[in-house]
Amino acid sequence: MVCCMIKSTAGPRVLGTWFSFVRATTTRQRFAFSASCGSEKLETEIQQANERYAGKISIRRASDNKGWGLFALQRFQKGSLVIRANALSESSKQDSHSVQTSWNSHVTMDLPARFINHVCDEANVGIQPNSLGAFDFFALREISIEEELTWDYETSEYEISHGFACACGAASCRGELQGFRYHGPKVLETYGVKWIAPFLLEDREDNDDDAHRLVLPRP
Ligand SMILES: C[S@@+](CC[C@H](N)C(=O)[O-])C[C@H]1O[C@@H](n2cnc3c(N)ncnc32)[C@H](O)[C@@H]1O
Repeated sequence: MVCCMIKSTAGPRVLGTWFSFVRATTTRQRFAFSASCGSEKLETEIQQANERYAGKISIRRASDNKGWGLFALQRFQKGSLVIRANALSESSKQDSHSVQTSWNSHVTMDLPARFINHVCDEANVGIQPNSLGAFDFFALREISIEEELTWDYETSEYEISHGFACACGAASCRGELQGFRYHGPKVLETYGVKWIAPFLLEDREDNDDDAHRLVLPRP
């Protein structure tokens, strides 16, 4: 009806412009709608994780533009289990929020674990593989109330393809994260074999990676 009226009072050029406007507006609305659905889904996931870990851990905005981070709401003693993560999905490809669990698998963990930020030194949580296809996170030392939970990503990632400029602020900050392949000796020295993803301590199946063999601990 609107189109008919336009057609009768305006030429085909005006009609074309009208259709382009309608198409663009619809596309914009569709995009805005799906973006808001995505953020709503995340907000719900954050809220549910905060409820599950009420009194223990809180997901909040971290400092220095690091995005979300996890903060302790209670004291954790050295050696205690802080988070048991679940694998939500698995892929042969890495992304900014995946964690490497074997030479060929990168897992997306559930919240809150997925939001633990990285530090290059003195991480307060360390990983152990668990039966859920992800990792358990244990306190490497006593963690105080309000302290941010931090983990060293190079204890699980062999080669980091989505590197970021690290803002951990440690005196020995490695700058751009690259992975265990490049910083293995330093990471091993800092945390010890117990806190390194086990597959990183095994020889590679394809057996052609001398760089990796050099960082393997000697028996
Ligand atoms: C697994 S996510 C951690 C959660 C993330 N902060 C978020 O808001 O989604 C990893 C991403 O967090 C950010 N990040 C984690 N640790 C960081 C650090 N030490 N310095 C700067 N950015 C960091 C980087 O953008 C990185 O790609």
